[in-house]
Amino acid sequence: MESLADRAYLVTGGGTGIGAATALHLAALGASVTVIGRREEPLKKIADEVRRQGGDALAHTADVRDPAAVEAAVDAAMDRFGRIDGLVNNAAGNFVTPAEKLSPNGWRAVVDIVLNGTWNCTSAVARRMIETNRPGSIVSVIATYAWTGHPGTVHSAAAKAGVVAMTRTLAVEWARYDIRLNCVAPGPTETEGAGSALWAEQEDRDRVLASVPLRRFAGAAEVGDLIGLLLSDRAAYITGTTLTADGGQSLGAQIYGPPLETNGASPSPR
Ligand SMILES: CCCCCCCCC/C=C/C(=O)SCCNC(=O)CCNC(=O)[C@H](O)C(C)(C)COP(=O)(O)OP(=O)(O)OC[C@H]1O[C@@H](n2cnc3c(N)ncnc32)[C@H](O)[C@@H]1OP(=O)(O)O
Ligand SMILES: NC(=O)C1=CN([C@@H]2O[C@H](COP(=O)(O)OP(=O)(O)OC[C@H]3O[C@@H](n4cnc5c(N)ncnc54)[C@H](OP(=O)(O)O)[C@@H]3O)[C@@H](O)[C@H]2O)C=CC1
Repeated sequence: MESLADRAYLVTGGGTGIGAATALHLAALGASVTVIGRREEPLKKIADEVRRQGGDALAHTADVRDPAAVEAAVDAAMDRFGRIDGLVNNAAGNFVTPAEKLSPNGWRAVVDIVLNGTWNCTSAVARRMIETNRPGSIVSVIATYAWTGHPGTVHSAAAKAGVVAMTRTLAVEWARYDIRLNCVAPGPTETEGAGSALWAEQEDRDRVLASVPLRRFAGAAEVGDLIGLLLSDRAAYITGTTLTADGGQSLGAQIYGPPLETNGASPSPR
């Protein structure tokens, strides 16, 4: 595993779930991390955990929907670590609702966090990279329904698709600054946020599991590991792409052969 010593990264939504796992993974590789989110408590918990493990972390509260708050968070990270090598756009909001019942404000809340929030953070960080003449890597966490679509999550699917288009556009536009942009598309991942927003009932969990050929949820740590890979120099020639890690979910269920229920896989995340 490559060392990321001396590097400094920002992770939005870094206090919980995939973001927290990513922050801890980056810190374990020697990087400094700034974790950003609305609630102070989970951010402080992760920053304390990083410090307990001998790393350095900054917890900064900001709503990614607010460009001024994002600017302040990026300035605080620059002041503290003197450089920014990468950003993980991980903050998101989501809930399942029939599209015809979605209110204008419900649409706005999710699209603002996922699409506008990603732009606010991406543009603020890239400007610092360009000003300081440093290469960088930006990874956005999306979902496979950005291209398959998914009934019940029209706001999130539309916003994540926008993030894919933003990533591809900027990968070309900012290649001259050696700034790489990629996406990671995890399948259903065992986190508290997704658990309560998307599969609160056992029946929903069973339905989600039945849609995944590998028959298990992803673990937040294994997604964090893939994000770390795209941030690192091992991925120095990868830009404008999406790395899918969904246990085969977006390929669809099989029709022929033995029933998938008997494929023997363990349902626990790795
Ligand atoms: C199973 C398949 C998986 C299978 C698919 C598997 C792949 C999953 C891929 C993606 C997974 C994820 O993103 S998981 C990430 C999950 N994490 C989170 O969602 C954490 C953050 N969430 C939030 O902050 C909130 O949930 C969110 C609503 C988005 C934003 O909060 P705010 O405080 O800004 O907004 P609020 O004021 O509470 O609400 C704004 C409006 O949204 C409406 N609203 C809020 N919750 C609502 C709900 N459940 N149903 C209808 N409408 C809702 C409110 O009524 C408001 O509209 P009005 O009443 O009209 O004013
Ligand atoms: N879990 C899954 O199955 C899948 C998840 N994903 C994606 O992975 C990412 C992480 O999701 P997951 O870890 O499951 O969920 P979580 O709910 O744990 O993470 C979401 C994080 O975003 C933060 N956040 C939400 N809104 C804002 C905001 N306006 N400003 C700043 N921070 C905000 C939250 O903190 P706070 O509330 O304190 O602000 C929270 O830490 C998301 O992009 C999600 O769409 C993709 C596919 C599958």
